[in-house]
Amino acid sequence: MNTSELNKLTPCRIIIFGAGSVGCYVGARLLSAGANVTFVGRPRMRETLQQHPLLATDYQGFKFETRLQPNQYQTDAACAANADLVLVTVKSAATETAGLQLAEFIRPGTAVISLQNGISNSARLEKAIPDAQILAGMIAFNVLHQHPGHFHHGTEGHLMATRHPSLNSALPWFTKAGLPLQLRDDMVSVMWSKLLLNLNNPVNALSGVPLLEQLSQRNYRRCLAMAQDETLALLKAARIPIVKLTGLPMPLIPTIMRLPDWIFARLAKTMLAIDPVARSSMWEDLEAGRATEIDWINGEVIKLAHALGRDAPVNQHLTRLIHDCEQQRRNWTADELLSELS
Ligand SMILES: NC(=O)C1=CN([C@@H]2O[C@H](COP(=O)(O)OP(=O)(O)OC[C@H]3O[C@@H](n4cnc5c(N)ncnc54)[C@H](OP(=O)(O)O)[C@@H]3O)[C@@H](O)[C@H]2O)C=CC1
Ligand SMILES: CC(C)(CO)C(=O)C(=O)O
Repeated sequence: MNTSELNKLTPCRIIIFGAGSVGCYVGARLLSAGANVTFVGRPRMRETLQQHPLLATDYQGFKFETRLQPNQYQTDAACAANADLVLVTVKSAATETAGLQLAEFIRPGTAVISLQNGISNSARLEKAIPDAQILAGMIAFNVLHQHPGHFHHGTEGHLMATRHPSLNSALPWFTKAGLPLQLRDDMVSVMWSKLLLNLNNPVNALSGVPLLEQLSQRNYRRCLAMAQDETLALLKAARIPIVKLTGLPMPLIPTIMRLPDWIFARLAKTMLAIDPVARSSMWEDLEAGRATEIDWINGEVIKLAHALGRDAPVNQHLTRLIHDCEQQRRNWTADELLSELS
């Protein structure tokens, strides 16, 4: 897109529904491009953003800081009545409630992208808001709420959504924001491929250490590889193709995970950009004492296994460990976790 095209952007009112880590980061990037963005979220996040500037940074040196006007952060869905595009960024357990709140106000045909992990969120939104144009989306990178009001994008990866004409006016804003929205016709494959990466979320959350430190330990990677192997076999049986989302070739990921640390470190250097502070969103949930998304991540693998008349023992085991941790926090060393799952 050249400068004169960027100067002629069609106005587009964008609502971020569920403005936490992902929502505040994506919204801040869009604001940096001059887009019309309203955040909807909890009173405590509004207070944080009244006391602190909204700051978005990324691992490649991007930095944007702004002070939100009081009306730019709302705590109910009424502003969705004027939206041209809604980005839903609540955790999976909150999807139905978010959908029902939006359904009260949203105009028929409004584009709504589920920018969430898991497989079923867009279908669940469709049930709650049948009049809207619900589109599956994907955020393939990590965002950490690092300090009050400061949201940091710590790993490589893109934003993606189902190709649809209702996104035409919004697309250039994402491009201008430096966060292009990749349009795809294969979002089922994209979502399952992202889920293969998210199988690291419980391993990371159980480890209690940042992603880079966790992934640098072979026995944690072996735990992840076990969950991924089980999932890849089920996806093959269900004839769901997977697609490449990072520098790593997806079908080889479990093999790469099992490599000795020194070879993995060399390969990862060129294929996997992660900064030292990044952590999984599941770790953030455990840390905050919230229910995690385990039932919408590993739980989807268990559902797929059952639909095929099979079992998914590794994913089932990880799910149980995370539910135990939701009740009582505990950190697992790499050796402990590997022997527990083996
Ligand atoms: N963080 C990350 O690095 C990544 C996250 N994702 C996915 O993106 C999605 C969002 O994750 P993340 O941003 O980390 O989640 P957060 O919990 O940080 O943000 C969601 C926010 O929405 C709020 N919320 C929930 N329901 C409502 C509601 N009805 N009205 C207003 N606010 C509401 C939550 O408040 P409360 O907690 O009080 O309910 C919370 O503040 C998840 O599916 C996650 O898996 C994907 C890639 C990376
Ligand atoms: C980007 C990634 C995989 C980081 O773990 C994520 O999706 C998450 O934290 O939920």
